[in-house]
Amino acid sequence: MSSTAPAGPSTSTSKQKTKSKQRYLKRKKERRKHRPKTATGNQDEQSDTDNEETEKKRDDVDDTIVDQAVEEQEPEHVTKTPNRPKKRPRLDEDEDVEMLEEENIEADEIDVSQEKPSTPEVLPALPSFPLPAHPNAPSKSVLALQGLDEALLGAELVSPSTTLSIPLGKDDGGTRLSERMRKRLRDLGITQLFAVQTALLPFLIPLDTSSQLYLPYNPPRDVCVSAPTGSGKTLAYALPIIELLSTRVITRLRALIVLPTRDLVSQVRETMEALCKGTKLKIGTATGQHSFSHEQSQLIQDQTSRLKGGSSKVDILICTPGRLIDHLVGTPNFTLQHLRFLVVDEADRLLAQSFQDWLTQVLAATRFQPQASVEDFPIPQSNQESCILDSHIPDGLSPTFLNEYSTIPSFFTEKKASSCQKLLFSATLTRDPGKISALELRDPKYFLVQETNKDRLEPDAMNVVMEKFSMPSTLKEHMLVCDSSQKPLNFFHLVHTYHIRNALVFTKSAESTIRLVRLFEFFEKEKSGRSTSESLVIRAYSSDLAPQERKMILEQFKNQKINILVCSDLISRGIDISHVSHVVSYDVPVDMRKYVHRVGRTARAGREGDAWTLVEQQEARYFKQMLKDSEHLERVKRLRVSEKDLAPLLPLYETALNHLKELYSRQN
Ligand SMILES: Nc1ncnc2c1ncn2[C@@H]1O[C@H](COP(=O)(O)OP(=O)(O)OP(=O)(O)O)[C@@H](O)[C@H]1O
Repeated sequence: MSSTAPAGPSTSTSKQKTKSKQRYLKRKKERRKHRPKTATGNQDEQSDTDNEETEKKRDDVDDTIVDQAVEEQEPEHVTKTPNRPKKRPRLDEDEDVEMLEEENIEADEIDVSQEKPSTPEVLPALPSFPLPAHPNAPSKSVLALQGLDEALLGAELVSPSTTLSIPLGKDDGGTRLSERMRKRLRDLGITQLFAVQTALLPFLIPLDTSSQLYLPYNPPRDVCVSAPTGSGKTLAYALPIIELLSTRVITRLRALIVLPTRDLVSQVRETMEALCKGTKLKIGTATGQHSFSHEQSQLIQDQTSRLKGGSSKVDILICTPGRLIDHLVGTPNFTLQHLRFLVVDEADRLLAQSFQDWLTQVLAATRFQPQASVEDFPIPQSNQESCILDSHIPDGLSPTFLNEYSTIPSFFTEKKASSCQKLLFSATLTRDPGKISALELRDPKYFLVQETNKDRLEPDAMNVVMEKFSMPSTLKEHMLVCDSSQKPLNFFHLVHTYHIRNALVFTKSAESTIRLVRLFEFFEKEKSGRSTSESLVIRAYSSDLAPQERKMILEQFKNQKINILVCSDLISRGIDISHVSHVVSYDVPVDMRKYVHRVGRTARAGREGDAWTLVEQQEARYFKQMLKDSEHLERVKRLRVSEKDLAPLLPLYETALNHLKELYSRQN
């Protein structure tokens, strides 16, 4: 080491016993001298020694602290400026306080010794308390779980790849399906159960299906199901309903299936009818498509008497909520007291629909209401003369209601629960605890069809809670970001490059639908005029069309007489058209739920399918964020189309645009 090397702490210690330190030691000595002695006598001698030793040790520590502090504060070469507050190096909390005391003493003393009254007094630095900090915010997932139904956390997870083969013969192969039903399914080309069905059938169909229609002492648990689009949810409820109701003797309204649109009602009716073939079960619908009196005559057997137990021509009613309320309020002998099943399909959509507070009314109708009198039900004018006023006869009451009518008090009269089992289904099940609680679910059991992520610590229900919806594995998703003025051209390019023949195209409004259809028709006309290729058939499907016209267009699309069907979100939910190979979101969907249902019109029942979203440049950020929030961004691949790709179609497109402009200017 050279002599110029800085002196280490051990060598400099003695030098650093500066004036202030000496003063400190002196004061400390005095403090010790004046400290009162508390301990007395022999016994206390030891403790005195102890005290002294402890005191000594403390002083040694004090000395070290002071030494260190002095060392840090008063390096040899720095002249001390007494009144300037210094930036102190960080010490332990105790050291910090001690040092401050020392600093104050020193400052006072030096001030006096220097006697410079003209110097403005600078207050010593305040103790540096830690800055206020926010408490650790709860994670998004913790927040999402708050107030959530416990049942959702204990949901049963079903892997989407689970299947169960449907055997013929005596052995049901664990499907719980009767021989008749298994044969029927085979006839319809269904040879195995899909994941959601493998879970639901054993839960809903008991081993012995007899005497399962009334369960007043052992009421069934309600069920909530979240499963991807096209995964077979309809059969998951249709099969148990038919199997259980097939044992009935008298026709009563025992199953009510509520759906959001007329189109879905007809679709589910078709499925139900196909499965009920060979049973005595009768199916009815109520959608408002026919006159009210026509519907009444289809649903009610006896409209002339007032029957407390009601009268029904159908075992299963499939309906929209609006028309259901109409019948509940205005159809004599229409009762829900015998319900064994209440299905709410597309549950999140229906629960968001507050039409006439339909859910509260339906739930109330399944329970006994003492104030409700059959006289409240109007008897149609035409039937009034022949009407028999037999309101005292508790005819055909359900056992639960019969109990309430009993006039003989008995110790043995037990309260009977309603046997109605609620079944909720959706590909985007609601996470809203408020909405779920409105359903008054009884000990609900959740089934979630989704892949397990073993790396995740969060509960499986988290996907539902955080709206991370499960998608069909056979679906390929793409997005194409383009300039808004080039969007139609990009769409035409995709249609012709990928030879699309069966596509559903979603737009944001009926007006947008019509404009796109017209432009495409002009484009196709130009194209076929210049080449030998056959032009594609494109049609609009909107709520503006009459019901009959809509039905016809849907049929033509199903029969592939129409290649491209353009619509708004009217048929984005539930519609099942197996051959749809492509779904195009011509306008971006407004939220993730809409996206899930739109793209779910393809890649159904294990088939392959493609979904494209055309995104205008200014929408790209929003759209990507929406996908990111649902942890879905990486599944949507970017599709790139260059100017060069579009160039061959550009002249046709420009001509088509001119035709459209002419058409609109003529109309205005
Ligand atoms: N086990 C099965 N084997 C073969 N096909 C089936 C089976 N179960 C259902 N399908 C068919 O799968 C298609 C989709 O079924 P379904 O309409 O019930 O789907 P979903 O889950 O209700 O879809 P979404 O959520 O879009 O309404 C239908 O064509 C149906 O006939």
